Amino acid sequence: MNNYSSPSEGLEDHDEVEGLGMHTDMSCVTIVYQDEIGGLQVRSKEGKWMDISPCEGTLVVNVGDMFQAWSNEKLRSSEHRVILKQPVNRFSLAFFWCFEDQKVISAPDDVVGEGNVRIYEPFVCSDYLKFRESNERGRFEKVGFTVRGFAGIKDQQVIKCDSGKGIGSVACN
Ligand SMILES: O=C(O)CCC(=O)C(=O)O
Ligand SMILES: [Fe+2]
Repeated sequence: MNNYSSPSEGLEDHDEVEGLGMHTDMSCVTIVYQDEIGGLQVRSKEGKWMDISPCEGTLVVNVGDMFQAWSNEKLRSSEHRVILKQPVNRFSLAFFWCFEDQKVISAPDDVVGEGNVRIYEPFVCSDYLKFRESNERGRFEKVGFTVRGFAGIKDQQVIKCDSGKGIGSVACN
């Protein structure tokens, strides 16, 4: 349960306060209930913040880092934050579903797909949680503390495909 206390009284119209900074969830999947105050935002691939408006009887389902790795990035861990715009308390409830601690996350060959590059080394779930939780920055700051930073196969280069059909990724060696 998250309780965001009311931002200061002097809040003017259109003022915004960050209740929870941009982050991705470490989980596989997160299910979020937010009250009617709203404020949850998700960042598009292009970097645009979009409101997830509260809707009665509706829950938000977030893809987390573990699912991103397991799906070999077929699914993207959502970058999200909470913005407070009104001088009132806000409540939310987040359920983080993870694999068991000792489970190894490794995208199945069928998920990676023939001819595609495997983006992540297999890793133990609890090791990733420790990596993120072992310091304050790892919990809510992305730079250097993403699942890519933890388990991404390092010796990959992004190259332009010869066919000119777009950007492809190849593993060196
Ligand atoms: O309060 C919310 O709506 C979202 C909370 C959240 O993103 C989190 O606890 O990881
Ligand atoms: Fe979150």
